[in-house]
Amino acid sequence: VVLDLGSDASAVATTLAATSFDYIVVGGGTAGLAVASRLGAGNTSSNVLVLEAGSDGQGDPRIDVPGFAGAALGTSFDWGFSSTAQENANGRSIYWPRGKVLGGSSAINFLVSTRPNTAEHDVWASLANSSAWSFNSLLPYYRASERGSAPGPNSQAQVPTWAAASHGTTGPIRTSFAPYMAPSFSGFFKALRARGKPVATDLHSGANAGVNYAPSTIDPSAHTRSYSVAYLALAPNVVVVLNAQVTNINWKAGTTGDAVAEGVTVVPTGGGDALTVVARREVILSAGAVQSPQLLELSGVGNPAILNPLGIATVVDLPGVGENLQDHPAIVDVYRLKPGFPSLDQLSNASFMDDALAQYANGQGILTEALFPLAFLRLGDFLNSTERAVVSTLGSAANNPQLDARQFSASTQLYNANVPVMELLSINVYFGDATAEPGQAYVSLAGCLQHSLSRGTIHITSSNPLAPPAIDPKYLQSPLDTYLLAQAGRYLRRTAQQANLAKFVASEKEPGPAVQSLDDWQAWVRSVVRTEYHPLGTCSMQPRQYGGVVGPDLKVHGTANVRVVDVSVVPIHVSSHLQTVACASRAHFLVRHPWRELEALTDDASVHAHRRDRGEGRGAHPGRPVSPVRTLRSLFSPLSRFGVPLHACDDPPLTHTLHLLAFALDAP
Ligand SMILES: Cc1cc2nc3c(=O)[nH]c(=O)nc-3n(C[C@H](O)[C@H](O)[C@H](O)COP(=O)(O)OP(=O)(O)OC[C@H]3O[C@@H](n4cnc5c(N)ncnc54)[C@H](O)[C@@H]3O)c2cc1C
Repeated sequence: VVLDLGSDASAVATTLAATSFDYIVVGGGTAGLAVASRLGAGNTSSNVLVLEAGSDGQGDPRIDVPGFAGAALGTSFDWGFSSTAQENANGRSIYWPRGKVLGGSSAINFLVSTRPNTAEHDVWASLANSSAWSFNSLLPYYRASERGSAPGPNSQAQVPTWAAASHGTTGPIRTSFAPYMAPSFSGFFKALRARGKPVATDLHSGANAGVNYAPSTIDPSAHTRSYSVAYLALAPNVVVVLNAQVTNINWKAGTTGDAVAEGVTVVPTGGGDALTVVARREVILSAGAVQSPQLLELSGVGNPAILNPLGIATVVDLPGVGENLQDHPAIVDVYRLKPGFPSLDQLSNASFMDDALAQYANGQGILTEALFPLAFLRLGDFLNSTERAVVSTLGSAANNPQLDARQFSASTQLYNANVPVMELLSINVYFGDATAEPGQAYVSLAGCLQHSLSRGTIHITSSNPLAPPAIDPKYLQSPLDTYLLAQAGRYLRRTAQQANLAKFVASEKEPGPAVQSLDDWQAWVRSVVRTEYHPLGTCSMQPRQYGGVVGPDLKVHGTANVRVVDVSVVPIHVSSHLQTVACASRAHFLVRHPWRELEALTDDASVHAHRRDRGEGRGAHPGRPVSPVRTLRSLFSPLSRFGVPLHACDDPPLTHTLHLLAFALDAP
């Protein structure tokens, strides 16, 4: 059920007034549609409402056609944010696209599908004090979201290595490998192999160090983007309202203890008459890393020192909201291709475009392609021992006072665990910082820092909900970030000079021959650093006393029924693109079956004892006894909700079935 508040406010008002919603999901993006659809699936009543500020982009070629990825940036499908002036990046404001459309950023991104490294999830789990967020705990959820297709033949006869066991087979999001591969892509892959980089077996496996071809979120039968709107097919009963911008969470008056949300206020996007909508159970925020913290602050959840001067009364004193912003800062070297080698730049030529469209109609050619070859490099993969010693100095606590003790220790663990710190990728189009020369084809090589030590903020500066918040990623706050990006730029230049890639390259455009010494490279980094579009951490999953905003159950500290389910909860960055990250996939289990998930959520014995006392946990004897028959019956319902036969347990319920059995046997 899809309604539009922008074009038919009265129909929306009538429907909303006539329906009683258990859950209001704020933001119909990557995470929001996954959670809403899983919550709605199998229910006959329409008790899940999604409020999405953007419009519906389904069928728009700028979204659907893989080779047009990037064309939606700067359009009405993009919030088009900018950062504040960046002190360590020559005072520049940096463009920050975010999806403003059904499907959110999964509708406008570059379709790369990867998962984090196992060790990163384990550090995340330890920051959250819960093994529920380790890689192994989440793998079933990752797999449940995916329907992966093994690599087939492509135009460069390159064979990505692929481990079937790492992929899902029944999920809503299709992943596959495009039939077209740019010659420069295979040149980049071979150049890195020739430079001694290992092959990463599968970029979904948790062992991501090395070079490989990444799957893309492409439906291999239609050659179109597969993104989070695909979830809606699981639950046609979910009510989605487009062009609906939530401006506030409304709290129940007169409660003591944790704040209780009773619904939200929503306006047509950009302004208009406000409606209030009631949630009988929960308000679930999935407005993304920029706007989930913004909505909390607008609703009185945050640091009183920020809220009160803006005239916003504090509902929950939670200073971590909007803090701990982490991104993947990026630099891009650009090379001119020799004549005869194709790139997406040539789509500006009408006959090249006509030919590309004709091929695409047959499922072939340059428009079927998304980004392919990626390398995730550990320090030792691109630095010598002298350079690694510099890393220790620049990464010391003394040089990074912005990190609190927990974040410093977690970052150190990651650097010591030998996880990838730098991602390299090649892009088959001009992606530099100046302007492309007419008629010239390019290959751009990006270096993206995966474990930045800088920590930024996103905070409101006005009580006007339609005003964007101040985004301050504090790029290059850590001297280590500048150093590592400079070394990546150098490494990419040497890679472009390796014979396998050099045979396609006519000359270097950016940074150009004037940049030679380390100082030159670092100055250049300051002049060009930008985002890889991967912000997270602004509603961090950590204990409240350490600046956390949500617990491992994704519930906002100090609230009874508000959760955040998007990537803003990830407490420390990961070496991966983010659309896969499994917060949302797990969230619906937390919401729907909190009692099933309790045991997995914490390793802290005192919390178990507390929950037992409240009649919630395993071994508890609540006032209303658990009926083993009822429990066992409900054991099977989640599987049927997914339409998954019991033997095909490519799905989370298997693990949780075991929890549940233990729970049932323990019941009085
Ligand atoms: C240009 C770009 C390229 C990227 N490339 C890749 C890639 O190739 N691979 C990859 O894995 N990741 C990529 N990413 C990152 C990835 O897409 C995002 O990290 C991920 O999709 C974020 O999901 P989310 O659910 O947190 O937020 P989003 O998907 O952004 O969803 C947030 C939703 O909330 C809505 N919203 C916001 N405020 C309100 C409000 N007040 N009321 C109602 N609705 C609201 C928004 O309109 C949006 O639909 C890219 C991102 C961008 C922007």
